[in-house]
Amino acid sequence: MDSPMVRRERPSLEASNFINGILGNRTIIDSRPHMLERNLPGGGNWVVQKFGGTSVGKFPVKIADIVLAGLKPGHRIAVVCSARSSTTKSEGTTTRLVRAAHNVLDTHSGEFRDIVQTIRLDHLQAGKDACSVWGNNNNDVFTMYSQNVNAACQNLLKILEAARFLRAVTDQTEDMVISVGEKLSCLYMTALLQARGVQAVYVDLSETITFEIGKGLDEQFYLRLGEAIAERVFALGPDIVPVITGYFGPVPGGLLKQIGRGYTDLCAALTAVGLKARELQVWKEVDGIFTADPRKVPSARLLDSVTPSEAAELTFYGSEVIHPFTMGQVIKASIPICIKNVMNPRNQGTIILPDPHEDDPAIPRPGFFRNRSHSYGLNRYQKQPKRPTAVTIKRGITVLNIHSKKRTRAYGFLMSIFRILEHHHLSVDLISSSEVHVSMALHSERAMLSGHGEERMHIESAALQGAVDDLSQWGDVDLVPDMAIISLVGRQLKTTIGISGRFFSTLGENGINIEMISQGASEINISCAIEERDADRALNVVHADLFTFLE
Ligand SMILES: Nc1ncnc2c1ncn2[C@@H]1O[C@H](COP(=O)(O)OP(=O)(O)O)[C@@H](O)[C@H]1O
Ligand SMILES: N[C@@H](CC(=O)OP(=O)(O)O)C(=O)O
Repeated sequence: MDSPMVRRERPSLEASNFINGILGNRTIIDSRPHMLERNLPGGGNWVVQKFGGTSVGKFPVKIADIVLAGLKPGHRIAVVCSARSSTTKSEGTTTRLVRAAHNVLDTHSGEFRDIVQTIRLDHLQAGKDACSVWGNNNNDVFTMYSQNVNAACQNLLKILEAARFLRAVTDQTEDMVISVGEKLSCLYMTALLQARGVQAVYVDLSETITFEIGKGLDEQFYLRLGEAIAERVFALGPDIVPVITGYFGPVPGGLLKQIGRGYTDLCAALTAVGLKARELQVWKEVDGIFTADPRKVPSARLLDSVTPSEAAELTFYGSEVIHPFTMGQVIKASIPICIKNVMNPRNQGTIILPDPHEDDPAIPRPGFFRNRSHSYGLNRYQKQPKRPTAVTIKRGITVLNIHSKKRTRAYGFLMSIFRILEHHHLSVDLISSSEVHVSMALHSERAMLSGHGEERMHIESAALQGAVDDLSQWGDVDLVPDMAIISLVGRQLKTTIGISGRFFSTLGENGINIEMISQGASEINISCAIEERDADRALNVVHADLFTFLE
């Protein structure tokens, strides 16, 4: 990025405080010329609001209030929703759909039909409740909604029956099945907004990718997709609130495998870039990004802002606040991302913005040789309080150790190990190695995609067993299950001398055993593997010790 284009100030300025009350006292001042002279179809000045599945499931009325509050003259709102979850994501529509897709191959079970029926009735009931809240004038809205829900579920059953007949669930099939979650959710939110008098229009993106996908899901693909989404939205004309499916179409290799759960964040990001939005708002059930998971650490503090790389590290290592792929496109387009709480919309939330210091041309860029961690930061950052940004935990980790049998240099050692792990869909979260010994913290991607409970454990252990069998040719293999990764994340870590020592000694002093350590690959992350049963305690002691001591 050439220069920090967005800065935050208080008190607010009239011109830019675009949804007073909802945004609280945060003000986005955007000095880019194109921001002031927007000449986009439909009037421009867009804000993209993305709502997660549990928010749609639990707080639909609050969502409608938030959308309504954003609809001020000259401002446009685009809504992006993911599939409804009435309790938690692991019990939500997407998880059920993935289960249905896997179930069709089990010829002794017709569970997938029950799943479709449950999803259908669930959405019909939710729609009925929502429309009735605003009186009897909404019969037409509900009739149309229920017809659409029934048609979508009928189509879903056809896809699943066809897959059962063919005895194959391809990536394409899985994509088509999960797409129904976002379709139903957006039909629901469209009906609800219409019942509230909003000119909402349902926008199904499942057939938006009509262009050639050149070299896979690269920069070019995302840019073209963003433009295609924007074209669809602009075609709706002025004053319409598009309600866009967070599912954006089948992709080579399958959406879940290529992007993973949480893909609707990415869709919202692409929509924001395509529309040249002034802000992307990601609405959740938490006030923003905290110094630690607020549900586990009562003293955790809300962070005013984090950098895109901090947000990505935090998400990857367990604080699933925003999908890590979301940041790249949006930040490159200088669009701020704001994480906010549907239950507490007046709270200003957390804004994700690049660190202006990191964009300072006076700071030598790493280039081929990375700067020594402390070499430029100390003076420049002296005035900022020195502490990590957040501490996070990733559970469900297995540490795998391989002690090589070979006593000669084996150049292919690591390559072969990674190939075997890839074959078994095991991804490496941390690694530490010597020439003859490798320790890796792993989780099973396939198990993660497949939901929860026994099914997940079964897939996970099958993948691990397969990998251990294949790896045995390279050496003695042992597994340490039930582990967690605890990570300290922060842009200031690289300039805070002694922070690693403090992190590890805090764990040690509290009797928390460290199984393996990884530091250095990312300058803003120090991680280690500990026993999962110590996870909550570790979070709390690290938070208590490290988030105040250097102020
Ligand atoms: N550092 C963190 N800051 C905020 N939330 C965090 C953090 N670490 C973990 N979390 C958890 O991430 C979740 C994200 O919010 P939520 O809206 O509930 O998720 P989802 O959109 O997946 O349903 C919360 O349950 C929160 O407890
Ligand atoms: N519905 C999808 C996509 C998604 O983005 O979900 P959420 O926004 O609720 O994290 C999933 O469950 O993965």
